[in-house]
Amino acid sequence: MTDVKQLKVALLGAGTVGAQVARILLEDTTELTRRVGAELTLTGIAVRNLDSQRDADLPAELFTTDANALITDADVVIELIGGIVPASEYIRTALSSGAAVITGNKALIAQQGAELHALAAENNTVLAYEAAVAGAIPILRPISDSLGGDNITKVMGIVNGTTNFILDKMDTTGAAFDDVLAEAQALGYAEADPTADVEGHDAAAKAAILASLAFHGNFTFDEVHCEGITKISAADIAAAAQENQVIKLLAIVAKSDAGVSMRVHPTLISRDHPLAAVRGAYNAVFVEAENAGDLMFYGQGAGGNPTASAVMGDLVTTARALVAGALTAPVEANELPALALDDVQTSYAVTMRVADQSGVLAQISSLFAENNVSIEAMRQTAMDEAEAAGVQANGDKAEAWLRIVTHVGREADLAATVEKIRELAVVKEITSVLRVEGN
Ligand SMILES: NC(=O)C1=CN([C@@H]2O[C@H](COP(=O)(O)OP(=O)(O)OC[C@H]3O[C@@H](n4cnc5c(N)ncnc54)[C@H](O)[C@@H]3O)[C@@H](O)[C@H]2O)C=CC1
Ligand SMILES: N[C@@H](CC=O)C(=O)O
Ligand code: NA
Repeated sequence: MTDVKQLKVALLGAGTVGAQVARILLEDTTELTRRVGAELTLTGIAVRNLDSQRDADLPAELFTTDANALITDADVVIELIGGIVPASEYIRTALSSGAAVITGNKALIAQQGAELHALAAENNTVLAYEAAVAGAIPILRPISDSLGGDNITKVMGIVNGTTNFILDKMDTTGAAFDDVLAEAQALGYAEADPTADVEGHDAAAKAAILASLAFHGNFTFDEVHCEGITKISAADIAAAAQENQVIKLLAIVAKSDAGVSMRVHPTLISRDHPLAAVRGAYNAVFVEAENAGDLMFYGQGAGGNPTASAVMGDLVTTARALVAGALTAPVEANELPALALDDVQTSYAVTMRVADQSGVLAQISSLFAENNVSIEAMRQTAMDEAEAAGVQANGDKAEAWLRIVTHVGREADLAATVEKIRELAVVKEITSVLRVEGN
């Protein structure tokens, strides 16, 4: 190739993902040059500590602690340090100077995405973040581009590898929560602060990004209803198994005439549902579109190499656009409101310890009816039988274990029903309330 243009690439961060991006850039330079039509030159890697151990063997001379010097000289800045500060400042500096930005930082995009997109448009440059949602899975570009002419109505999926890894191991090996979390951290799946994973914040950030792109609006992390997996017990998992179900942390965003609902919570699904087969740190995302129908995307949702693949895809696409001088025009967002959780339609599985006496079921079922919630299934199990199945129980023969699954109803009605049941003297304890999908 003659007269090959050179594009200067600055990398911020050399952790789990950054180190693999640097490795691929250095190993595959010749092939990338051919694919892009320009030479991608890694000009430097900004880190906090020059002496830290890296996951890849990278030339020492590339490392610097002066991120700003790298940014101001770059055509493309890849931000992989994570967090809000200083990542936000670095990205703003880069976009303001006209550099394209690629990031995997869902926390930042879910908080400041609209402003950062506006800044990119003002400076006639690009902001890309395929790595931010579902790791290696190509999901953001398919939603924005391939389905850009369709009308997406719902996106639902497993978008956090760490929690799927934990729930899967708890289900299949009976391992304890803390041990499996430590394993997920060692494998590079978890966020720097794994609270973001287990409390559902990471999935909620991804839900806001998916909703913004699928429904052409501007939605933020704090508009997503978020429940994590920290309250899921071994007993919940055993109870689910008894019903041929598994518990998965799902992100569900849906559009109706009224607006957009966005939620993340542990969810019961049948073992026959395709999402039940998503194991380990794998992710899967279902998309429902008016004309395309149902689509499913599946792949590795976390880890250094899979996430680096998504970053490299953005880099190649961005570099090609820079070479062609053909950046995508900014899109005007619509004004769809974010809906309150109360208006969501879902179904519940409620499990409780109740007095084993006559009239109990009648009292409980009448509360469901009064609150406009229809019962789909009800199962009462003697305490010793429940205990034998690994389900939470206390062995008290005067009590029974009761599980009620409802038909789909309004979240506010379901929640009100549960509160009323809690007040009944015959109900000793509500041991879990889980939403159910795909019944
Ligand atoms: N690990 C994964 O599976 C995935 C991570 N991501 C996202 O990619 C980003 C990076 O994630 P990881 O590589 O896993 O994190 P990491 O914690 O392994 O790496 C971040 C690196 O950035 C460095 N750093 C932090 N502040 C810095 C600063 N001010 N200047 C220079 N370096 C700084 C840290 O020392 C660390 O080495 C995050 O936004 C994360 O949410 C996205 C998808 C998957
Ligand atoms: N911590 C995240 C990493 C990828 O986004 C996860 O576990 O999915
Ligand atoms: Na992705």
